[in-house]
Amino acid sequence: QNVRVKILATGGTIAGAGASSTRAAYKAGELPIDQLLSAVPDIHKVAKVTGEQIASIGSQDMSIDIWLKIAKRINEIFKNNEADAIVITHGTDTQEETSYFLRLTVKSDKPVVLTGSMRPATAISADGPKNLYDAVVVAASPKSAGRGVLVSMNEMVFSGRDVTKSNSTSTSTFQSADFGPIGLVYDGMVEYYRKTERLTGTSAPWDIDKITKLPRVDIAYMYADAPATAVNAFVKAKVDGIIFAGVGNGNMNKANLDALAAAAKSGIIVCRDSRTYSGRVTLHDEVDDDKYGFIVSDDLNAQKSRILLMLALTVTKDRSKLQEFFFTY
Ligand SMILES: NC(=O)CC[C@H](N)C(=O)O
Repeated sequence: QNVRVKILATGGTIAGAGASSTRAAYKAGELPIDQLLSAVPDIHKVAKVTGEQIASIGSQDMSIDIWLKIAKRINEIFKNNEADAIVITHGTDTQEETSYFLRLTVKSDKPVVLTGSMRPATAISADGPKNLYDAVVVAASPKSAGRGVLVSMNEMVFSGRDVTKSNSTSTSTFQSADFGPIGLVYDGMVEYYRKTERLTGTSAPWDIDKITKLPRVDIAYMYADAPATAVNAFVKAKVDGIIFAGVGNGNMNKANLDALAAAAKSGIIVCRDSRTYSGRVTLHDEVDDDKYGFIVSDDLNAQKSRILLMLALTVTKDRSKLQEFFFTY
């Protein structure tokens, strides 16, 4: 095989080791990439696979600094023609954030595929080796090019844009509630069934290679009788943007509406999102967005909206332009 697949390892359960094969308790991120690869010798029949350790963390510790490092490294690998495709091993907790961040910042149509596992390497029926093998199959396939950054888990391929971790422990945790998987992996082959329309980093106006720091965007959450304490604390911390995970179609009570309206008036970008698991947040539904100066997230969940807003704020502070980004990416 002459397709060159570079694996960038960041840690997660796929690199997790537990005390025994039957106990779920373990520590994430311990095993180096070479050890993960040695569990799947057949992987070298699929492609010319090499590994590179970027981090060794549980993905709850993923940071903007590491995101910048991964995105810049990927752009460099493709620019220098060091590989034809990339697989990233990653903890599952924030994998959906990293997949969207990279979708928006990688400047190549070549395949970039994230994977991970729910069971540590030491467990019975560990899902890591199979997921790693499948991810290399996906990355090595010419069919995977031009689809944006992908997530390959549990024999399904998702767009890095709309995939989300839907279950705290199940091996079928990765889902896209509105759109489902875009492809399926089986028997060492991948087949695709749909494309994601939204734009990727290849046409984005921000240049991640020149960015060293991102604007600060935080997330507040709505629930019955929620006080505005969180929103007010973010305003006090001088954030650049607030994603508000409202109820239903991005709704909030009066306490939070007043606080968010004041935040927007002071120049903070306020984006209405939803704590629901699926669907869109639409302009001018129950909330008069023009009156309060809010924008809406469309179908992105709060953690993904935060990423788009951080990147978009590096190029503009204009509300209508920012809103347009949410309908484009
Ligand atoms: N299944 C997992 O990967 C979870 C382990 C850890 N919390 C992480 O996200 O890296």
